[in-house]
Order: sequence, then structure tokens, then C-alpha cells
Amino acid sequence: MAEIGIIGTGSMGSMLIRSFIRSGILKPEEITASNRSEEKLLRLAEETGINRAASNRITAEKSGIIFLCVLPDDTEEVITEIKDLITDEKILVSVISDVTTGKITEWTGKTAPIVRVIPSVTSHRLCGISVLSFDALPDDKDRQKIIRLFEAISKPVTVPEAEISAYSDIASSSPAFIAGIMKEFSGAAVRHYGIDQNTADMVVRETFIGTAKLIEHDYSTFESLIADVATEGGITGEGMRVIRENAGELFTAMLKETDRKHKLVSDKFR
Ligand SMILES: NC(=O)C1=CN([C@@H]2O[C@H](COP(=O)(O)OP(=O)(O)OC[C@H]3O[C@@H](n4cnc5c(N)ncnc54)[C@H](O)[C@@H]3O)[C@@H](O)[C@H]2O)C=CC1
Ligand SMILES: O=C(O)[C@@H]1CCC=N1
Repeated sequence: MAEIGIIGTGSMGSMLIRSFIRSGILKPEEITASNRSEEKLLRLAEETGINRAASNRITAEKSGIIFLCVLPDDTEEVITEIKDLITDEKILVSVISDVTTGKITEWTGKTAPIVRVIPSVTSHRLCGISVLSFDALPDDKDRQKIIRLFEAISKPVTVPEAEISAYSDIASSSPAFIAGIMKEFSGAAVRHYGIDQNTADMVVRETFIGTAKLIEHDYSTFESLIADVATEGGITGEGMRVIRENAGELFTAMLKETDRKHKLVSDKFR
């Protein structure tokens, strides 16, 4: 495996570093990272044992696979800084939402191999989904290298670049949405029944964990789990009816908003 470079060690960059090491797919000495704020990088390097680079140029120079883990608005500056070091032998992996490979190619000024990846915080636990798009990485051996990395920390799903934002919503934004739903569910129970907030939060949390385990091990469809809980003529069916009647509309409204934001950002970086 080529040396890995990580530019930007915020939430995603640091998650990738910790998870690649925890999974055993990379050794700390195979990773070099740089970040705008020195202090954050220093603490991460001390914790993990990775190589700390004093500049993005050093990271790019040392690495065969360069991960771009900065915000969309910082991407052009980073690419401008390193573009003369990007060669056909190196693979650029962008985890940046809504910045197209077309725009990255324009900024690099060359057709270097680029992969777009949307990771997820679930990879902290070496599970969940990473969404991969190889529209700008034709070489199969290079594709396999990237897939191997993400197989170690998640279940990789490959999609066309045109669909990456849709999958980003249901894979990568999803842990926040699911936590948000649990918070609202617990809050509604507290308001309606007047029960204790902390106890309600704990009950919803533990039930969610149990449900995730059932879905992982025992139920191959959502419907079969629902059918086992919803006793004929019983209570759960009444709640399920309200979910069926309203949740579709709620999620459609939510996805309209995320889609609007994806388009707003990607129009800026088309
Ligand atoms: N947080 C998430 O769950 C996900 C985030 N993403 C994408 O990943 C990218 C990073 O997101 P986060 O890690 O959440 O953001 P973040 O704000 O936590 O991290 C960004 C990091 O980039 C560094 N940075 C900024 N300019 C730099 C420069 N010129 N050189 C070196 N480092 C620089 C910052 O110091 C910071 O540590 C974003 O583009 C986001 O769209 C994609 C999927 C999931
Ligand atoms: O909220 C965001 O912009 C990023 C993209 C997917 C998850 N977090």
C-alpha cells in the first residue's frame, strides 16, 4: 500500500486516521498529515503516532494517495498549493461534499486520478457505509486499493458521481438524522406523558441499540421486524399508521432541503 497523506485533520480527517490504524489496514508510520491549525495536528500525532508534516506540500510529496479532508471553501487554496506535486502516479481522494471531480481537475490543471468518497462517522466503530465514486479513476488496480482501505473501516458502496449526494444523505448525514429522530421521539414522550427526560432518553437509546442489533442479525427486512412487534389489533399498529401517513412527507421535505443545499454548493464548484 502506498503512503497515505491526509490534508485536513478535522472531524473526517482524524476519523479516517484513527479508523485506518484501529482496523490494522495501515500502520501509523504509513500516514502523513497536515492541518491548518498546528495544535490539533500535534495532539493527533502524539495520540496516534502518525507523521506530522509542516505543510500540505510535504504531505502531498510523501504520499501516493492524498486525501483532501477540508471544507469546500478551502479546497481551491489547498489544490493550488500542491498541484505541481500531483502526478498520474498519485491518487487524489476527495471526501469533500459537492465539489465535483470536474472542478478538482480544473484546479489541478491536469487529469490526475481522482476518487470521491463520502465517509461516515460510523467508521469510528469500523461499520456503516462509505460512498465511493470512481468516475474519474479508470484504473481497476487503483480502484481496488481504495476499496481495500474503505472495506477495512466500513461497507463501501460504489455509485456514479451524479448520485453521490443522494447517498451522502442516507449514509453520511444519516447518523445525525437518526440521532435527531431519537431526540424528538424521546422529547415527545416527555411532553405527552410527563415522564422523566433522562429516563426517556436512556430507554429510547437502549431500544435503538437493541433494534440495530436485531436488524443486523435477525431481520432481513424492516417490514418483518414491524410485523413481529405490531400485535394484531394492538397498540403499535396505531402508531405505525401515523408513521405511514406522515413520515414519508417529513422525509421528503427534509431531502428537498438537503438537495437544495447540495445544489447550492455544487453550483459554486461546478
Ligand atoms: N463530518 C462528516 O460527517 C462528513 C464530512 N464530509 C466532508 O469532509 C470535509 C471535512 O469535513 P469535517 O472534517 O467535518 O470538517 P472540519 O471543519 O472538522 O475539518 C476541516 C479541517 O480542515 C483544516 N483546514 C482548513 N484549511 C486548511 C488548509 N488550507 N490546509 C490544511 N488544513 C486545512 C481545518 O483546520 C480543519 O481541521 C468537508 O468538505 C465535508 O463536506 C464528508 C462526509 C461526512
Ligand atoms: O453536513 C455535511 O455537510 C457533511 C456531509 C455529509 C455529512 N456531513
